Amino acid sequence: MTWTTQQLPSDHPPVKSGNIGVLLVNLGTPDAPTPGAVKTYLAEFLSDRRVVEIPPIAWQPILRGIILNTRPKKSAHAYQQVWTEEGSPLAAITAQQARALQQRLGDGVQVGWGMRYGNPSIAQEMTRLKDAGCDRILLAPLYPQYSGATTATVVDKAAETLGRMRWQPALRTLPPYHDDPVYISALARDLTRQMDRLDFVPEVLLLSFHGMPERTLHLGDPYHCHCRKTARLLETEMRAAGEYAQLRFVTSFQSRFGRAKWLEPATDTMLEAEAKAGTKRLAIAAPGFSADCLETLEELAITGREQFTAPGGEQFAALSCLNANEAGMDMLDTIIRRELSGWI
Ligand SMILES: C=CC1=C(C)c2cc3[nH]c(cc4nc(cc5[nH]c(cc1n2)c(C)c5CCC(=O)O)C(CCC(=O)O)=C4C)c(C)c3C=C
Ligand SMILES: [Fe+2]
Ligand SMILES: [Fe+2]
Repeated sequence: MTWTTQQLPSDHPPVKSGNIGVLLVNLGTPDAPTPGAVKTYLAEFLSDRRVVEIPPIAWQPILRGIILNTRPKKSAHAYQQVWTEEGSPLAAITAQQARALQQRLGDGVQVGWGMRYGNPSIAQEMTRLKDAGCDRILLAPLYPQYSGATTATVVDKAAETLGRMRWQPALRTLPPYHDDPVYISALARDLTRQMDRLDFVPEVLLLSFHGMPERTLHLGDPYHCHCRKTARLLETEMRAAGEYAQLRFVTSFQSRFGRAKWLEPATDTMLEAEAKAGTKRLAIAAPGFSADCLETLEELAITGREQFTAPGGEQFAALSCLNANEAGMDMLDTIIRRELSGWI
Protein backbone atom coordinates (compact mmCIF):
# COMPACT_ATOMS: atom_id res chain seq x y z
CA MET A 1 0.00 0.00 0.00
CA THR A 2 1.18 3.52 -0.78
CA TRP A 3 0.36 6.35 1.61
CA THR A 4 -1.19 9.36 0.02
CA THR A 5 -0.70 12.73 1.67
CA GLN A 6 -4.23 12.54 3.12
CA GLN A 7 -3.67 9.14 4.73
CA LEU A 8 -0.55 10.22 6.56
CA PRO A 9 -0.99 11.45 10.11
CA SER A 10 -0.99 15.24 9.92
CA ASP A 11 2.19 15.65 11.96
CA HIS A 12 4.11 13.45 9.56
CA PRO A 13 5.52 14.79 6.29
CA PRO A 14 4.77 12.66 3.23
CA VAL A 15 7.73 10.56 2.17
CA LYS A 16 8.20 11.06 -1.55
CA SER A 17 11.83 10.59 -2.47
CA GLY A 18 12.60 7.41 -4.46
CA ASN A 19 16.27 6.90 -3.57
CA ILE A 20 16.14 6.38 0.18
CA GLY A 21 16.67 3.06 1.92
CA VAL A 22 16.04 2.17 5.56
CA LEU A 23 17.87 -0.82 7.00
CA LEU A 24 16.53 -2.18 10.30
CA VAL A 25 19.19 -4.20 12.09
CA ASN A 26 19.02 -6.50 15.06
CA LEU A 27 21.55 -8.74 16.73
CA GLY A 28 21.36 -11.97 14.79
CA THR A 29 20.30 -15.51 15.30
CA PRO A 30 21.12 -18.97 13.97
CA ASP A 31 19.62 -20.22 10.69
CA ALA A 32 18.23 -23.33 12.42
CA PRO A 33 17.77 -24.55 16.01
CA THR A 34 20.50 -27.15 15.61
CA PRO A 35 23.89 -27.41 17.35
CA GLY A 36 25.68 -26.96 14.00
CA ALA A 37 23.82 -23.78 13.02
CA VAL A 38 24.14 -22.39 16.56
CA LYS A 39 27.88 -23.08 16.48
CA THR A 40 28.30 -21.13 13.23
CA TYR A 41 26.31 -18.21 14.66
CA LEU A 42 28.10 -18.16 18.02
CA ALA A 43 31.52 -18.39 16.33
CA GLU A 44 30.79 -15.15 14.45
CA PHE A 45 29.05 -13.39 17.36
CA LEU A 46 31.55 -14.26 20.06
CA SER A 47 34.56 -13.48 17.83
CA ASP A 48 33.43 -9.84 17.60
CA ARG A 49 35.97 -7.86 19.61
CA ARG A 50 33.23 -5.37 20.55
CA VAL A 51 31.35 -8.21 22.26
CA VAL A 52 34.16 -10.05 24.02
CA GLU A 53 36.88 -7.56 24.84
CA ILE A 54 39.61 -10.09 25.53
CA PRO A 55 42.65 -10.11 23.18
CA PRO A 56 42.04 -12.80 20.50
CA ILE A 57 45.27 -14.59 21.36
CA ALA A 58 43.80 -15.38 24.79
CA TRP A 59 40.11 -15.61 23.82
CA GLN A 60 40.08 -17.65 20.60
CA PRO A 61 41.55 -20.83 22.21
CA ILE A 62 38.85 -20.64 24.93
CA LEU A 63 36.12 -19.96 22.37
CA ARG A 64 37.20 -22.66 19.87
CA GLY A 65 38.48 -25.16 22.48
CA ILE A 66 35.71 -24.99 25.07
CA ILE A 67 32.70 -22.73 24.39
CA LEU A 68 31.95 -23.80 20.81
CA ASN A 69 32.16 -27.44 21.88
CA THR A 70 29.71 -27.12 24.76
CA ARG A 71 27.34 -24.17 24.41
CA PRO A 72 25.79 -24.90 20.96
CA LYS A 73 24.09 -28.08 22.18
CA LYS A 74 22.60 -26.35 25.22
CA SER A 75 21.59 -23.24 23.25
CA ALA A 76 20.10 -25.31 20.40
CA HIS A 77 17.85 -27.01 22.94
CA ALA A 78 16.70 -23.58 24.16
CA TYR A 79 16.11 -22.37 20.57
CA GLN A 80 14.03 -25.47 19.83
CA GLN A 81 11.58 -24.41 22.53
CA VAL A 82 10.84 -21.04 20.92
CA TRP A 83 11.38 -21.71 17.17
CA THR A 84 8.40 -20.84 14.94
CA GLU A 85 7.17 -21.85 11.49
CA GLU A 86 8.70 -18.62 10.21
CA GLY A 87 12.05 -19.47 11.82
CA SER A 88 13.79 -17.79 14.71
CA PRO A 89 11.45 -15.34 16.50
CA LEU A 90 14.06 -12.55 16.34
CA ALA A 91 14.39 -12.83 12.55
CA ALA A 92 10.66 -13.37 11.96
CA ILE A 93 9.67 -10.33 14.05
CA THR A 94 12.34 -8.09 12.54
CA ALA A 95 11.01 -9.06 9.09
CA GLN A 96 7.46 -8.20 10.25
CA GLN A 97 8.66 -4.81 11.51
CA ALA A 98 10.29 -4.10 8.14
CA ARG A 99 7.12 -5.06 6.23
CA ALA A 100 4.92 -2.95 8.51
CA LEU A 101 7.26 0.02 8.21
CA GLN A 102 7.33 -0.33 4.41
CA GLN A 103 3.52 -0.11 4.39
CA ARG A 104 3.56 2.98 6.56
CA LEU A 105 6.32 4.80 4.65
CA GLY A 106 5.05 3.90 1.19
CA ASP A 107 6.91 3.36 -2.06
CA GLY A 108 9.12 6.43 -1.70
CA VAL A 109 11.38 4.55 0.69
CA GLN A 110 12.70 0.99 0.49
CA VAL A 111 12.77 -0.78 3.82
CA GLY A 112 15.07 -3.74 4.40
CA TRP A 113 16.20 -5.68 7.43
CA GLY A 114 19.40 -7.41 8.40
CA MET A 115 21.24 -9.09 11.22
CA ARG A 116 24.64 -8.16 12.65
CA TYR A 117 25.55 -11.86 12.92
CA GLY A 118 24.12 -14.53 10.65
CA ASN A 119 21.56 -13.88 7.93
CA PRO A 120 20.58 -11.75 6.13
CA SER A 121 23.85 -9.91 6.65
CA ILE A 122 24.29 -6.14 6.80
CA ALA A 123 26.65 -6.28 3.79
CA GLN A 124 24.13 -8.23 1.70
CA GLU A 125 21.24 -5.93 2.55
CA MET A 126 23.17 -2.67 2.11
CA THR A 127 24.32 -3.91 -1.29
CA ARG A 128 20.77 -4.91 -2.20
CA LEU A 129 19.44 -1.46 -1.28
CA LYS A 130 22.23 0.25 -3.21
CA ASP A 131 21.63 -1.96 -6.27
CA ALA A 132 17.94 -1.06 -6.03
CA GLY A 133 18.88 2.60 -6.48
CA CYS A 134 19.20 3.85 -2.89
CA ASP A 135 21.92 6.48 -2.74
CA ARG A 136 20.93 7.36 0.85
CA ILE A 137 20.57 4.75 3.55
CA LEU A 138 19.30 5.21 7.09
CA LEU A 139 20.88 2.50 9.22
CA ALA A 140 18.64 1.75 12.19
CA PRO A 141 20.15 -0.50 14.88
CA LEU A 142 17.07 -1.51 16.87
CA TYR A 143 18.69 -1.02 20.26
CA PRO A 144 17.04 1.70 22.35
CA GLN A 145 20.02 1.76 24.74
CA TYR A 146 23.45 2.34 23.18
CA SER A 147 26.30 -0.02 23.85
CA GLY A 148 29.60 -0.71 22.13
CA ALA A 149 28.62 -4.40 21.91
CA THR A 150 25.42 -3.70 19.96
CA THR A 151 24.94 -0.26 18.35
CA ALA A 152 28.61 0.44 17.64
CA THR A 153 29.31 -2.92 16.08
CA VAL A 154 26.40 -2.47 13.66
CA VAL A 155 27.84 0.86 12.54
CA ASP A 156 31.34 -0.72 12.28
CA LYS A 157 29.98 -3.43 9.99
CA ALA A 158 28.14 -0.90 7.80
CA ALA A 159 31.32 1.18 7.53
CA GLU A 160 33.29 -1.94 6.62
CA THR A 161 30.73 -2.61 3.87
CA LEU A 162 31.03 0.98 2.56
CA GLY A 163 34.80 0.45 2.56
CA ARG A 164 34.39 -2.09 -0.22
CA MET A 165 32.21 0.15 -2.43
CA ARG A 166 33.55 2.42 -5.13
CA TRP A 167 30.36 4.50 -5.27
CA GLN A 168 29.03 4.68 -1.75
CA PRO A 169 25.52 5.62 -0.68
CA ALA A 170 25.29 8.38 1.95
CA LEU A 171 24.72 6.91 5.41
CA ARG A 172 22.84 8.15 8.45
CA THR A 173 22.42 6.24 11.69
CA LEU A 174 19.47 6.21 14.04
CA PRO A 175 20.63 7.49 17.44
CA PRO A 176 19.82 5.55 20.61
CA TYR A 177 16.28 6.32 21.75
CA HIS A 178 16.34 5.16 25.40
CA ASP A 179 14.85 8.43 26.70
CA ASP A 180 12.77 9.43 23.70
CA PRO A 181 9.26 10.33 24.92
CA VAL A 182 7.82 8.47 21.92
CA TYR A 183 9.57 5.24 22.99
CA ILE A 184 8.71 5.67 26.67
CA SER A 185 5.05 6.31 25.95
CA ALA A 186 4.86 3.36 23.50
CA LEU A 187 6.24 1.10 26.23
CA ALA A 188 3.95 2.56 28.90
CA ARG A 189 0.91 2.20 26.64
CA ASP A 190 1.74 -1.36 25.62
CA LEU A 191 2.76 -2.67 29.05
CA THR A 192 -0.33 -1.14 30.63
CA ARG A 193 -2.52 -2.78 27.95
CA GLN A 194 -0.88 -6.16 28.59
CA MET A 195 -1.10 -5.88 32.38
CA ASP A 196 -4.76 -4.86 32.20
CA ARG A 197 -5.46 -8.17 30.45
CA LEU A 198 -3.81 -10.38 33.06
CA ASP A 199 -6.00 -12.48 35.31
CA PHE A 200 -4.05 -11.19 38.33
CA VAL A 201 -2.77 -7.86 39.59
CA PRO A 202 1.04 -7.91 39.79
CA GLU A 203 2.74 -6.65 42.95
CA VAL A 204 6.02 -6.19 41.08
CA LEU A 205 6.91 -5.22 37.51
CA LEU A 206 10.45 -6.44 36.91
CA LEU A 207 12.16 -4.55 34.08
CA SER A 208 14.87 -6.86 32.79
CA PHE A 209 17.58 -5.53 30.46
CA HIS A 210 20.27 -7.59 28.77
CA GLY A 211 23.43 -7.56 30.88
CA MET A 212 26.95 -6.38 30.05
CA PRO A 213 30.29 -6.88 31.79
CA GLU A 214 30.46 -4.31 34.60
CA ARG A 215 33.87 -3.05 33.44
CA THR A 216 32.26 -1.59 30.29
CA LEU A 217 30.43 0.86 32.57
CA HIS A 218 33.73 1.96 34.15
CA LEU A 219 35.27 2.28 30.69
CA GLY A 220 32.59 4.81 29.73
CA ASP A 221 29.95 2.77 27.90
CA PRO A 222 26.61 4.54 28.53
CA TYR A 223 24.55 1.34 28.39
CA HIS A 224 23.95 0.97 32.11
CA CYS A 225 22.93 4.64 32.45
CA HIS A 226 20.65 4.36 29.42
CA CYS A 227 18.89 1.33 30.91
CA ARG A 228 18.44 3.03 34.28
CA LYS A 229 17.06 6.14 32.61
CA THR A 230 14.58 4.14 30.51
CA ALA A 231 13.41 2.36 33.66
CA ARG A 232 13.02 5.61 35.60
CA LEU A 233 11.10 7.38 32.83
CA LEU A 234 8.88 4.36 32.24
CA GLU A 235 7.97 4.12 35.91
CA THR A 236 7.20 7.85 36.03
CA GLU A 237 5.02 7.63 32.92
CA MET A 238 3.09 4.56 34.08
CA ARG A 239 2.51 6.08 37.51
CA ALA A 240 1.41 9.39 35.98
CA ALA A 241 -1.38 7.54 34.17
CA GLY A 242 -2.79 6.97 37.68
CA GLU A 243 -2.96 3.20 37.49
CA TYR A 244 -0.79 0.76 39.37
CA ALA A 245 -0.26 2.98 42.39
CA GLN A 246 0.66 -0.10 44.43
CA LEU A 247 2.98 -1.57 41.80
CA ARG A 248 6.66 -1.83 42.70
CA PHE A 249 9.12 -1.36 39.82
CA VAL A 250 12.41 -3.28 39.97
CA THR A 251 15.24 -3.18 37.41
CA SER A 252 17.64 -6.05 36.71
CA PHE A 253 20.09 -7.39 34.12
CA GLN A 254 19.82 -10.82 32.50
CA SER A 255 21.85 -13.28 30.41
CA ARG A 256 25.11 -13.30 32.35
CA PHE A 257 27.90 -14.88 30.26
CA GLY A 258 31.36 -16.02 31.39
CA ARG A 259 33.21 -15.47 34.64
CA ALA A 260 33.63 -11.69 34.75
CA LYS A 261 31.38 -9.55 36.95
CA TRP A 262 28.29 -8.38 35.05
CA LEU A 263 25.89 -5.55 35.77
CA GLU A 264 23.77 -6.17 38.83
CA PRO A 265 21.30 -7.05 40.15
CA ALA A 266 20.91 -10.15 38.01
CA THR A 267 17.40 -11.02 36.84
CA ASP A 268 17.56 -14.65 38.05
CA THR A 269 18.75 -13.49 41.48
CA MET A 270 15.92 -10.95 41.71
CA LEU A 271 13.22 -13.45 40.69
CA GLU A 272 14.34 -15.78 43.45
CA ALA A 273 14.81 -12.98 45.98
CA GLU A 274 11.34 -11.56 45.31
CA ALA A 275 9.71 -14.97 45.76
CA LYS A 276 11.68 -15.62 48.95
CA ALA A 277 10.69 -12.19 50.28
CA GLY A 278 7.01 -13.11 49.86
CA THR A 279 6.06 -11.58 46.51
CA LYS A 280 3.36 -13.80 45.05
CA ARG A 281 2.40 -12.03 41.80
CA LEU A 282 5.02 -10.75 39.38
CA ALA A 283 5.13 -9.52 35.78
CA ILE A 284 8.38 -9.23 33.87
CA ALA A 285 9.08 -7.04 30.83
CA ALA A 286 12.18 -6.53 28.68
CA PRO A 287 12.07 -2.90 27.49
CA GLY A 288 15.56 -3.05 25.92
CA PHE A 289 14.59 -5.74 23.41
CA SER A 290 12.73 -4.41 20.39
CA ALA A 291 11.68 -7.93 19.43
CA ASP A 292 10.97 -11.11 21.34
CA CYS A 293 13.81 -13.58 21.03
CA LEU A 294 15.53 -16.41 22.83
CA GLU A 295 16.37 -14.13 25.75
CA THR A 296 12.74 -13.17 26.39
CA LEU A 297 10.80 -16.23 25.24
CA GLU A 298 13.04 -18.87 26.79
CA GLU A 299 15.22 -17.18 29.42
CA LEU A 300 12.46 -15.01 30.89
CA ALA A 301 9.15 -16.66 29.99
CA ILE A 302 10.19 -20.29 30.58
CA THR A 303 13.24 -20.35 32.85
CA GLY A 304 12.24 -17.13 34.63
CA ARG A 305 8.87 -18.59 35.55
CA GLU A 306 10.59 -21.56 37.20
CA GLN A 307 13.03 -19.26 39.01
CA PHE A 308 10.09 -17.32 40.49
CA THR A 309 7.67 -20.15 41.24
CA ALA A 310 10.13 -22.73 42.66
CA PRO A 311 10.87 -20.62 45.78
CA GLY A 312 7.18 -19.77 46.34
CA GLY A 313 6.06 -17.21 43.73
CA GLU A 314 2.52 -17.98 42.57
CA GLN A 315 1.50 -15.92 39.54
CA PHE A 316 3.94 -14.94 36.83
CA ALA A 317 3.56 -13.25 33.45
CA ALA A 318 6.26 -12.50 30.88
CA LEU A 319 5.04 -9.51 28.88
CA SER A 320 5.78 -9.24 25.14
CA CYS A 321 8.19 -6.79 23.54
CA LEU A 322 6.86 -4.03 21.30
CA ASN A 323 7.53 -6.25 18.25
CA ALA A 324 5.42 -5.21 15.24
CA ASN A 325 2.37 -4.28 17.32
CA GLU A 326 0.63 -0.94 16.88
CA ALA A 327 2.40 0.90 19.70
CA GLY A 328 5.76 -0.43 18.54
CA MET A 329 5.19 0.45 14.90
CA ASP A 330 3.85 3.93 15.74
CA MET A 331 7.08 4.48 17.65
CA LEU A 332 9.39 3.17 14.90
CA ASP A 333 7.46 5.09 12.27
CA THR A 334 7.87 8.36 14.22
CA ILE A 335 11.55 8.05 15.11
CA ILE A 336 12.51 6.90 11.61
CA ARG A 337 10.54 9.64 9.83
CA ARG A 338 12.24 12.14 12.10
CA GLU A 339 15.66 10.95 10.88
CA LEU A 340 14.50 10.89 7.27
CA SER A 341 13.11 14.40 7.46
CA GLY A 342 16.44 15.95 6.45
CA TRP A 343 16.32 13.89 3.27
CA ILE A 344 12.75 14.45 2.13
C1 LIG B 1 29.93 -11.65 26.03
C2 LIG B 1 28.77 -12.08 25.69
C3 LIG B 1 27.59 -11.24 25.40
C4 LIG B 1 27.39 -9.86 25.45
C5 LIG B 1 28.37 -8.79 25.86
C6 LIG B 1 26.06 -9.61 25.00
C7 LIG B 1 25.46 -8.34 24.90
C8 LIG B 1 24.18 -8.11 24.42
N1 LIG B 1 23.34 -8.98 23.80
C9 LIG B 1 22.14 -8.36 23.48
C10 LIG B 1 21.02 -8.91 22.86
C11 LIG B 1 20.84 -10.27 22.60
N2 LIG B 1 21.67 -11.30 22.97
C12 LIG B 1 21.15 -12.49 22.52
C13 LIG B 1 21.70 -13.75 22.67
C14 LIG B 1 22.97 -14.01 23.20
N3 LIG B 1 23.80 -13.13 23.86
C15 LIG B 1 24.99 -13.78 24.17
C16 LIG B 1 26.13 -13.21 24.77
C17 LIG B 1 26.35 -11.82 24.95
N4 LIG B 1 25.47 -10.81 24.73
C18 LIG B 1 24.90 -15.13 23.71
C19 LIG B 1 25.96 -16.18 23.84
C20 LIG B 1 23.63 -15.27 23.09
C21 LIG B 1 23.12 -16.50 22.32
C22 LIG B 1 22.26 -17.37 23.01
C23 LIG B 1 22.95 -18.19 24.03
O1 LIG B 1 23.74 -19.07 23.68
O2 LIG B 1 22.70 -17.93 25.22
C24 LIG B 1 19.91 -12.21 21.85
C25 LIG B 1 18.94 -13.23 21.27
C26 LIG B 1 19.38 -13.86 19.96
C27 LIG B 1 18.35 -14.78 19.39
O3 LIG B 1 18.71 -15.54 18.50
O4 LIG B 1 17.18 -14.80 19.78
C28 LIG B 1 19.73 -10.82 21.88
C29 LIG B 1 18.60 -10.04 21.28
C30 LIG B 1 22.25 -7.01 23.93
C31 LIG B 1 21.14 -5.97 23.79
C32 LIG B 1 23.51 -6.85 24.52
C33 LIG B 1 24.14 -5.68 25.13
C34 LIG B 1 23.56 -4.61 25.51
FE1 LIG C 1 23.41 -11.12 24.20
FE1 LIG D 1 20.34 -16.21 27.44
